[in-house]
Amino acid sequence: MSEPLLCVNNLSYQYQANQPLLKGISFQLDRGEIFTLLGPNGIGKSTLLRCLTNLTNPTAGKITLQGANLSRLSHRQRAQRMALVPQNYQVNADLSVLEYVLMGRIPYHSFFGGPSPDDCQIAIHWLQKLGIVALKARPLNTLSGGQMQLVAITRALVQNPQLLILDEPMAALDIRRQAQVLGLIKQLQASGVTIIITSHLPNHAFILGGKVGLLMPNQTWLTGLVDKIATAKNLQILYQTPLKVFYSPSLKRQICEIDGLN
Ligand SMILES: Nc1ncnc2c1ncn2[C@@H]1O[C@H](COP(=O)(O)OP(=O)(O)OP(=O)(O)O)[C@@H](O)[C@H]1O
Repeated sequence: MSEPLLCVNNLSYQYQANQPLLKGISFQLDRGEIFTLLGPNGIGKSTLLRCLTNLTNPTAGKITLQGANLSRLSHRQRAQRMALVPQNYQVNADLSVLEYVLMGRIPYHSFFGGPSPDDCQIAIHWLQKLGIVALKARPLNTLSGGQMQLVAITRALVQNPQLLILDEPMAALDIRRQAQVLGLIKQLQASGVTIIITSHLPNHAFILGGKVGLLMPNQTWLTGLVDKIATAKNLQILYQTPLKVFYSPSLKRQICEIDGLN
């Protein structure tokens, strides 16, 4: 058996002493798997993603990427293997969209090198794929929230990651753009990219399939196949809200809806 792409073993994290936020997080992902991380506001989803990208050091536990200890890889090695689309971007307003997207190619540059014609081609390819190539000359600070979200996804894709980590990538997108990004995630999965995504919509997990991780109250961690773990009972405990989960024969998947508002 080949080793998993990502292995997270008994990870814990706390910002303040004696105030554990994440506890006992374990899961592993192979090439081409999708993992949706669900949990209420403030439970620690973004913090876990920061640990998975080495931006934050876990208080305990171990993360390996292709068998190598994540914290021992160089910044460049990590950036050639994984890309993060963060929830909040701090952007340099002087950059154009294309210049910003091209920054995703920096892990492949030689020490003094700038973007090559190949880098530009890769950037244009993904801008076209995301349907935003018309924005390429626009200064970043003139973009709408949804446009900026698509640009941030594009920048991560030009990094050509084996592991793509997306923190609420559809929070600012209209339903057509959500469908586009969900479709793109499935295409990337089919080409062998492993994807970790957070969302506030359990339906995104049902659409994407694969595995889920639920950051439950009291630092309880549940993980496994989406249809087994994202049950009405677990999701109601997760969100402390009456919910229904039912199978839609026409959509051929589970649906989650708020219950009791009629
Ligand atoms: N730098 C920090 N110092 C102290 N506490 C922090 C810091 N960053 C985040 N927190 C706290 O840690 C908790 C988890 O935050 P995090 O952003 O990981 O949650 P989240 O699940 O991603 O939330 P949301 O769904 O609202 O984006 C929150 O209570 C947050 O206030």
